[in-house]
Amino acid sequence: MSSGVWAVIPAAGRGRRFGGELPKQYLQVAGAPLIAHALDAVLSHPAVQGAIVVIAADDPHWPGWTQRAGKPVHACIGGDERADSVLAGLQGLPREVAGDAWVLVHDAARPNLATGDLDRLLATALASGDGAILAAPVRDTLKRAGSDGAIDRTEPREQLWRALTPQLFRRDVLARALESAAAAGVAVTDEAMAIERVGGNVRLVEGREDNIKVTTPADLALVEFLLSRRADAAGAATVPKGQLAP
Ligand SMILES: Nc1ccn([C@@H]2O[C@H](COP(=O)(O)OP(=O)(O)OP(=O)(O)O)[C@@H](O)[C@H]2O)c(=O)n1
Ligand SMILES: C[C@](O)(CO)[C@H](O)COP(=O)(O)O
Repeated sequence: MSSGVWAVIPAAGRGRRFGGELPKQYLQVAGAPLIAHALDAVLSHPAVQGAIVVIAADDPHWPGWTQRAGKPVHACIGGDERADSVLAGLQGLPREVAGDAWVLVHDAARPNLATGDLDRLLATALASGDGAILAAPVRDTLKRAGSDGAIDRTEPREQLWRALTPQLFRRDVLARALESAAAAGVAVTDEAMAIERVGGNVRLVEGREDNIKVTTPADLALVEFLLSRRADAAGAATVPKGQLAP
């Protein structure tokens, strides 16, 4: 029976808000497609045993990876909505992955996940037994728009957080919650919403604000900078002391 954590990587989106022909998860940034950065960020963690990538039925761009970072990579077909794709990924995990195994869901469009954040997410869930998500406290003042496009009112921002990914839950608990939401016709935009809906407890783990989801072209320049800086830092770290990087 598999005891490690498995990753479900939803990557079946069309990138409509981003635009362009190539789905954003395949855009090359800092020498690799966004999906590769996201996949490697989770697979490089010692607690993560493997991943299943959820792709669109007609996706001609999927490279067909069967392993990365020395770990198994599976693939399956997603659905019309992100929640459908996540459920397909849970159902497509290898048979040996137990029903009570911890599974993390991480967007292919979030390439800049920090190892330390993943460490703390895993530690929080394993210590509490509850599901947990990375999230960032809201730092801006929030306005609710009126029907005329002007400000209707300012929303109190205390206790408000922006949900990020990964989101970590036990496989069967999450699958049942997603199936319940779908059966009720409730559109859930993240895994935690499905769990909340059925009364589950979900811990908030503060994550880095630079764990951004590439959604529009404006996000790309920032992600390019972040990933290039990360690659430089990794390169510098592998140069023996006293020598200059090539
Ligand atoms: N039916 C879907 C929709 C989205 N996703 C994935 O969920 C993640 C977050 O979704 P989002 O940023 O909304 O991506 P898209 O749906 O591609 O973007 P858009 O809504 O602009 O089309 C992405 O990695 C995307 O590939 C998915 O697996 N299946
Ligand atoms: C899951 C998520 O990334 C958490 O913020 C977000 O809900 C995805 O939303 P999207 O519209 O599917 O990108």
